[in-house]
Amino acid sequence: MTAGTSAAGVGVPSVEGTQRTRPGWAHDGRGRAVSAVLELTDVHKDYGGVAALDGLDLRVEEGELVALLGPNGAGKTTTFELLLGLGRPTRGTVRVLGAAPGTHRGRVGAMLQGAGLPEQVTVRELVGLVGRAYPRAYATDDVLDRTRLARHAGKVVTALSGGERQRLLLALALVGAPDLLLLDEPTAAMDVASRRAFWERAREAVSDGGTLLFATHDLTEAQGVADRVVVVADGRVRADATPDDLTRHGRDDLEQVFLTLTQEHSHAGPDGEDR
Ligand SMILES: Nc1ncnc2c1ncn2[C@@H]1O[C@H](COP(=O)(O)OP(=O)(O)OP(=O)(O)O)[C@@H](O)[C@H]1O
Repeated sequence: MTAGTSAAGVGVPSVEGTQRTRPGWAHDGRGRAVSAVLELTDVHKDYGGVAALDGLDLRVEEGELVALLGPNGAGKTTTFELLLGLGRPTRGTVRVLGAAPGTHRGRVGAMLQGAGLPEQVTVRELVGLVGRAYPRAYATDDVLDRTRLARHAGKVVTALSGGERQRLLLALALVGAPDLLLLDEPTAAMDVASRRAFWERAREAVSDGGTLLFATHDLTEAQGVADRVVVVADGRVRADATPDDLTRHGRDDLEQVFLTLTQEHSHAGPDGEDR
């Protein structure tokens, strides 16, 4: 399926000559790959005496939108770092798009917490510059339109508000037409309307077979956006289910389910302070 053709109805920018299907992978009857887009198997990551990940297992298939939930220090950012090849597991295996992390950089778009940006370039210059680093990139103006940044295109990065800056980070993650989008707490600084618009953009971007893994502390956001919610605490998966199954079809409150699953594993005491 060509991203440009399939995207026409949902307004995703066109990109010529690209295929979402992956040669050499098993495909189902509709030409979709059935191999995992990402897979972590019994992954451990130690930092000195701290076990950031302690036997984490996670598999995400093509086209899935998966939310990673967990208390502070659960291991979410560490998971993203390993998936991006920014660190290596102490033990266990990590595969992304069928290969070692970092092998297919051009097919993975990411937004990391606290990502730095050059300050004195304009929004348009930066999106164009990053796009040129990818083998198949969307047109800069298309990406600016889709992330509602067109009217800020001539501003330098330092002139952006917090929410606009977040949208710029999303634009940079999207411009390379990624098959896999990894977003670590992408909406943390956004107001309600910006969050809603952000998720519309992100969902559009993966609507033609792309895959999305995102971390959030906002349970409503996880419930509204994700097909599947993975709850992590102390470096392990504590639950992995659809939002509907986790809440027993709405009979339970997701916040209470989350607290029950994570409380005994949280680094924070009842008052929210680190122990
Ligand atoms: N470079 C590092 N050196 C030492 N410890 C680290 C390092 N990176 C992470 N850790 C520790 O690993 C654990 C997991 O951290 P991580 O950042 O993955 O958690 P998180 O789930 O993303 O948390 P948050 O929700 O607060 O962002 C924490 O205890 C953290 O202090």
